[in-house]
Amino acid sequence: MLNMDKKLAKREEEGKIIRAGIVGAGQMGRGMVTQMALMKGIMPAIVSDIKFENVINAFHYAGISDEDIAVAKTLEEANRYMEQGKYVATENSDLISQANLVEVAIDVTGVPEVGVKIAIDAMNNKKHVVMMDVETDVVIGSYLKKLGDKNGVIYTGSAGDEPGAVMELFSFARAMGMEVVVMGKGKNNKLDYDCNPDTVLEEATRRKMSPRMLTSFKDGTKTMVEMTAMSNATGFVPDVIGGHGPAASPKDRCADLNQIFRLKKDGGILDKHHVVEYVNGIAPGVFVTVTTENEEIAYQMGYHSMGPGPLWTLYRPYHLCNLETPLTVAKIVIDHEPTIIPLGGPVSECITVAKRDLKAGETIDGIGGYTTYGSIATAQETYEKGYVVYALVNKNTRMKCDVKKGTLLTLDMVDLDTSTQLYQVRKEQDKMYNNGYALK
Ligand SMILES: NC(=O)C1=CN([C@@H]2O[C@H](COP(=O)(O)OP(=O)(O)OC[C@H]3O[C@@H](n4cnc5c(N)ncnc54)[C@H](O)[C@@H]3O)[C@@H](O)[C@H]2O)C=CC1
Ligand SMILES: N[C@@H](CC=O)C(=O)O
Repeated sequence: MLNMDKKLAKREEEGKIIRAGIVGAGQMGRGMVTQMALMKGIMPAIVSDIKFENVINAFHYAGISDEDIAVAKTLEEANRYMEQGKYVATENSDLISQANLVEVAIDVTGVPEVGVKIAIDAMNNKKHVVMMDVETDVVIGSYLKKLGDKNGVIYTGSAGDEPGAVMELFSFARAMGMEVVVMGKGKNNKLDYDCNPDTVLEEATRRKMSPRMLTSFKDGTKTMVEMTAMSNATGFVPDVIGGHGPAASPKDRCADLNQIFRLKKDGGILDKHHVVEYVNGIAPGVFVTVTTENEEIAYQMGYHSMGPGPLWTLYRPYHLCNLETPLTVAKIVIDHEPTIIPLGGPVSECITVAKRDLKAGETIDGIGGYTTYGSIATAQETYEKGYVVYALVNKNTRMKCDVKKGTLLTLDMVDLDTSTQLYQVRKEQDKMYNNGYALK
């Protein structure tokens, strides 16, 4: 993001304010609105939420007064108010994809069945798209990237959340000619595979967050989703299904990771390198572990206090999630560059695990719910075994047989809801890459 402060200040001076449209003013959306309102050269010009009061609260938290906020119900109103320089509040997310002055649409709902529509409509209307909703990205990101290319706009994941934050380190290391062998993130929210929105309710209320979202963090789903996004953007894969999830000490994290991420034959935990991982004890940071075959560089790394090698870890001790997302918006409009995008077809998939024993005939639920959680597997093993791509599981999904807690669900075990746009787009994506995944 070098020089982005100057570039944004210049846009402000020239009156070329970047107008962003935001869908979802929940915990992340509202912080994003505030951060963007405080920045130069960019504004949260139109914000939508099905809970309308969330939009008004978001503008108020940002210090925007009622006289500068206009409520739009129609596209004509949204266009008119935006031309007047108002902050536009709406319940109708279609206006974000359609309003003339929106340059970049940001999905911050975390709901794949919502994200698919926002992204497709916005790009078909020649808006760039930032998918903070990484849950959507990992199921149809390859399709969306191609749709962006077709429309001459940029589709990208967001800076600030772990996948975008670690891509900065990945790109930094590779630009210097280093070999990255592991990329990953610290595990926030201690793992609790059995949790559900009821068991986390007190904590979620205290932390002012959605119980479903917190459930998806604690049961590991979000971490698996994030590793899948990293994998799809780099070609790195999980070493084993679900990753190893080792622990490192907060104090000696880099030194610990330099040992842990050796190959098994060298005393570490890994069967191979070029993998994605998560680590307990080092949150909220992200890291890449690098190596070199060159003895002089190995000596120089030691001299620069990075340790004796042959592995060294570059660690970023923070990721500011939503607060960094506006930088992705700026990077798209000013530098015409994405933050994190799938390389091509999926490299890994987020797959479905039974959270408890499930019975034939019962309906189950998806992300952040009561009956399932996500894991990560390579795309190849997902298609070979027929593992169920997690975001396709919704509350209309029915079990066709009994399974035990911990089972990796396969397509023959469930009746998926085939009526959703998400399901249909995912089928299109599988066709694009001819990967043999057997959706009906
Ligand atoms: N909460 C956190 O700590 C973090 C969340 N994220 C990601 O940010 C995204 C949002 O997460 P949160 O803000 O925590 O969720 P949230 O549940 O607090 O907010 C989502 C908002 O989207 C709104 N929404 C749902 N459907 C909609 C629709 N059709 N049209 C308009 N608005 C709609 C909801 O009413 C809600 O206000 C997710 O993708 C999540 O993974 C990323 C990093 C950290
Ligand atoms: N990445 C977090 C959740 C927020 O994004 C986690 O690992 O729990």
